[in-house]
Amino acid sequence: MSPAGQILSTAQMRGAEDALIAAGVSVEALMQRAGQGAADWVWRMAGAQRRVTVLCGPGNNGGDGWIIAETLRQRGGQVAVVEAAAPRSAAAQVAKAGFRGAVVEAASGDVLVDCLYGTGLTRGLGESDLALLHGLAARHAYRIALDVPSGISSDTGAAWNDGLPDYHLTIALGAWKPAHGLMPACAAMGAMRLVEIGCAAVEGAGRWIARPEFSAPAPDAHKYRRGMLGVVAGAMSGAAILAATSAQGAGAGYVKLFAHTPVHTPPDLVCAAPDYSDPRLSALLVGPGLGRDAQGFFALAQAVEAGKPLVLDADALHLLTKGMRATIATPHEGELAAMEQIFGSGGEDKITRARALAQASGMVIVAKGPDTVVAAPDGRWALAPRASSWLSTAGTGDVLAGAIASRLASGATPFDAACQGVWLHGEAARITPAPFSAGELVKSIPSAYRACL
Ligand SMILES: NC(=O)C1=CN([C@@H]2O[C@H](COP(=O)(O)OP(=O)(O)OC[C@H]3O[C@@H](n4cnc5c(N)ncnc54)[C@H](O)[C@@H]3O)[C@@H](O)[C@H]2O)[C@@H](O)CC1
Ligand SMILES: [K+]
Repeated sequence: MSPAGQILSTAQMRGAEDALIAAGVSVEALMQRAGQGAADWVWRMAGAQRRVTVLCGPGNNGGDGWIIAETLRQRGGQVAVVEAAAPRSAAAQVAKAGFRGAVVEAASGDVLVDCLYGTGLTRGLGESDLALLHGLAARHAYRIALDVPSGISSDTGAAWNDGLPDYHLTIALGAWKPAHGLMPACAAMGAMRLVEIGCAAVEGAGRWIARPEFSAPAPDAHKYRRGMLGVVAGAMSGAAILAATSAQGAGAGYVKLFAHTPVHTPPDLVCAAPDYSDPRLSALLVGPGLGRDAQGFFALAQAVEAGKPLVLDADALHLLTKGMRATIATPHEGELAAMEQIFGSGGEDKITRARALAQASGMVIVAKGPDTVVAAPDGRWALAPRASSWLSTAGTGDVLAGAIASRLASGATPFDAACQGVWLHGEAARITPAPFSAGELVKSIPSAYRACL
């Protein structure tokens, strides 16, 4: 895996930095790389015309701040530092000693660079830190967070304090951190940029879900070879039809709706009574519109019994029992909690929860929401890039489940199928004019797919 897309916990980041130091790079040199790289981004925003205030805290995040300030000053920028606390580490002290500009008590200006705390924050900001941060945030129209906004947990994305400022830009240093993709932290980060400092790929790191690469069907392709997906319809067939339509656009060659009572479907969607004996059937999706009654449970049990690669969503996740085997599950928050009850897993943050549930259930877990996490039973995990908030409308989960099931039917491995489906869904939302309904969103799935060819 390329180190560029990796997402590192605080402990992994320290390990990556230690490896660089062991290879002969000094802490001061690393801080110079981080600070100067970040200064480039600040300079793009501020140039020589806009007044920049850098808020420096006691740790190495503050150390980076001193370097940013000096770099801007040397380029002719208007910059002042507010020193919240004296630097504690030797590297940060060296960085401060190198600053030749003005240190002020309080400042107003155009751009605030928040270097109060980074990944080293272990508890909430104290009263004076909080007052300083709030005051400066209010007096600067444009706010930049260095590495992570001060006051949030880098590993979990939780806010240690209420009412923290929001930012227009966040500059990640060395690697992305879980908070860059987790709520509530990521919602207040604005645009996000990464400054590389030379970290190598770290084993066990997460990654961002990136655009998949698909190819056109082989010249001798036929519908079955491209993957045949069965979507099980239940009490509310509209949801299953939506999922099936999504699946048709996401690559499967043949999508069939399985319903116990005939359902009116679009002309290109075949509806048949459930029959899972066809060996050409490469995957099944059950859950959207299934209902949570005995009939729903029967349909779920039948689908599980078929022994095919199986995607579970919505009602199926409430009806699930511990012994049932499936390949991928796509729970939203409420369904995630229900599954945790069933499998006895849990955790502090969404990544930990998804990974624990994946391990306990043996399924790839797509913990969906504004911060979607995909986790595999073997420990791999990935975060979705921030998706459109217009997705918060009924039926979009059916579109997601259909896209994931389609990729699974097409032959992708479960983890890849989940990531590919998440990407297609996010891209479809990006290109669909907002506000949109799930019916409008699903029409963009083929265009999203085209972007991967
Ligand atoms: N270690 C390295 O080699 C590099 C570190 N970098 C920077 O270093 C940062 C991490 O540095 P640190 O580990 O020093 O962490 P911070 O800069 O976040 O500062 C942590 C310091 O604040 C104290 N502290 C923690 N929570 C506090 C609270 N609520 N109130 C008051 N004090 C509190 C800690 O005891 C520690 O002294 C990264 O975010 C990044 O900006 C970069 O310069 C790249 C290189
Ligand atoms: K910060």
